[in-house]
Amino acid sequence: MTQAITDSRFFRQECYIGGDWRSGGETIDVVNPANGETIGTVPDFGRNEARNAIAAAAEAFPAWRARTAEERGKFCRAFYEALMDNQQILGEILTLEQGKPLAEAKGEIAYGAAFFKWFAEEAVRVYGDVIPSPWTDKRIVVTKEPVGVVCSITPWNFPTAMIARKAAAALAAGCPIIAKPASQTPYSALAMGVIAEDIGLPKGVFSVITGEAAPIGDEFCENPAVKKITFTGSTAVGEELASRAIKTMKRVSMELGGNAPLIIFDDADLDKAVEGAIACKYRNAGQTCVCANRILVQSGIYDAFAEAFAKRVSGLTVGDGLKDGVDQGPLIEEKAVQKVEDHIADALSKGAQTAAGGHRHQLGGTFFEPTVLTGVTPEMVIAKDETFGPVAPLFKFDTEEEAAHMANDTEYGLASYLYTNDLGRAWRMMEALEYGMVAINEGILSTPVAPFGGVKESGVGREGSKYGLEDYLNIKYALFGGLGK
Ligand SMILES: NC(=O)C1=CN([C@@H]2O[C@H](COP(=O)(O)OP(=O)(O)OC[C@H]3O[C@@H](n4cnc5c(N)ncnc54)[C@H](OP(=O)(O)O)[C@@H]3O)[C@@H](O)[C@H]2O)C=CC1
Ligand SMILES: O=C(O)CCCC(=O)O
Repeated sequence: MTQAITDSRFFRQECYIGGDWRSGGETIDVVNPANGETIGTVPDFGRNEARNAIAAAAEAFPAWRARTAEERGKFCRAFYEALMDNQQILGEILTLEQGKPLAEAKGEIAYGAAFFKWFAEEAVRVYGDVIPSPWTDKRIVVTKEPVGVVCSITPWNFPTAMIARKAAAALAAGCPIIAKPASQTPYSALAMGVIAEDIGLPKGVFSVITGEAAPIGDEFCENPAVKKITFTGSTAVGEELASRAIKTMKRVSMELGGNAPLIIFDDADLDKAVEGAIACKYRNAGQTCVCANRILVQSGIYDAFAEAFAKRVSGLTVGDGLKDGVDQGPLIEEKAVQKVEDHIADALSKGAQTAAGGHRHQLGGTFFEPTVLTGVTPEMVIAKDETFGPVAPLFKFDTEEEAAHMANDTEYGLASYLYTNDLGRAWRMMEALEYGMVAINEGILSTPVAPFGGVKESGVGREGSKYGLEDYLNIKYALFGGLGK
């Protein structure tokens, strides 16, 4: 099957810069996490090539912004259709390099495509304002303009969707964008370069550059032609990029780490809570910044939930994501498995128990058993650190106040979830949770039509929705004076 995927025209081992496919020099190996085999290589480009991509984007900007919003929307719509028309092969490329089950990978292609559809429709709704004037002979008008050249840096866990939700908004707003994907998963990004070429996006409007992160990031942050940096990834790298980008007052959007609580109250529907927790925790093997990192369960339902949840988790099938019937693929790399093992060992040494899994999977490599830990307490490392793996730690609480306190006891503030049938409690908790997103009686909250983003050290900015477009626009205030006769 691998051969058929790598023979596809969407599988490119060159970069798409300024409308040309470029290669040469050193290369980076890309590995299939399901078997450790090298899939292929991509260019190990650096500052020079990043500078070329930025120059091409800057050259393309005036004509791109000058197009009507409807024209730019048509390109976004064409991007959406091309992604959906090729969902199967794009999903296969994604699974091959990232590991997630093919059904999830195809779901990600549809999710990413939906951002292009949404922003195709939003492009024509970038309204300004007329502000009532305090003067009889002057008028105040507010218009919105594209910020300019955008550089994006994205992680390996959602190789298509993370680029899509940045690129769709940028293109709709009138900004050219350069995508630097994670080195572990460049092929999904390069496939988007093939689509950009197929749909006839003007040269330089959408480029993809692969290579060593630090020099490319340096050029993105320091080049004065770049007006915005948009990043999804670890908090450490995000903070570093933001602090450097601000030196030239670039706009930044930072979608960083999370430590999501999923809170289950005594009055919750047990079956729905179990299903929601499975979807929330084990999607992409727990390698998602909005995955439940801590499951807080009220004491009256704790044992019943733990038993039903552990039983369901034990039934999940682990394997190569390209095989049928697989629920959970491998972790991205050995370092990720070690982090999972460290979190489990620390919890067990401090009194937690294993209710399901707990070990490397018999398949070897980076496969890990879907795991449930009970008796977990706030002193354990897993309570503070993002595990980014298939481990569900179950904490116990008694009161609503205690749940809110435990949930907020973290420097992160991205996603949070709660299960209750008490409407008053749902509303009080929604207000009490210091998070950018709260899902009530649902385990998945992502959609292009809603604002995705965090507070505290989970970042700044929003992606998707009408708010996501604002992040790519500057406000201009115009005062029209001299109107008196
Ligand atoms: N919010 C989220 O969705 C994500 C959170 N994480 C969290 O981060 C942890 C580590 O994951 P990891 O993949 O290492 O995340 P990183 O933040 O290191 O990587 C994300 C992206 O940033 C790039 N990058 C890394 N260092 C620099 C730099 N100095 N300058 C510019 N770009 C840089 C990477 O490129 P390259 O691949 O070439 O190194 C990649 O494209 C995870 O365990 C998880 O906790 C990780 C991924 C996504
Ligand atoms: O940053 C991430 O981990 C990706 C979130 C996926 C989503 O949009 O739900």
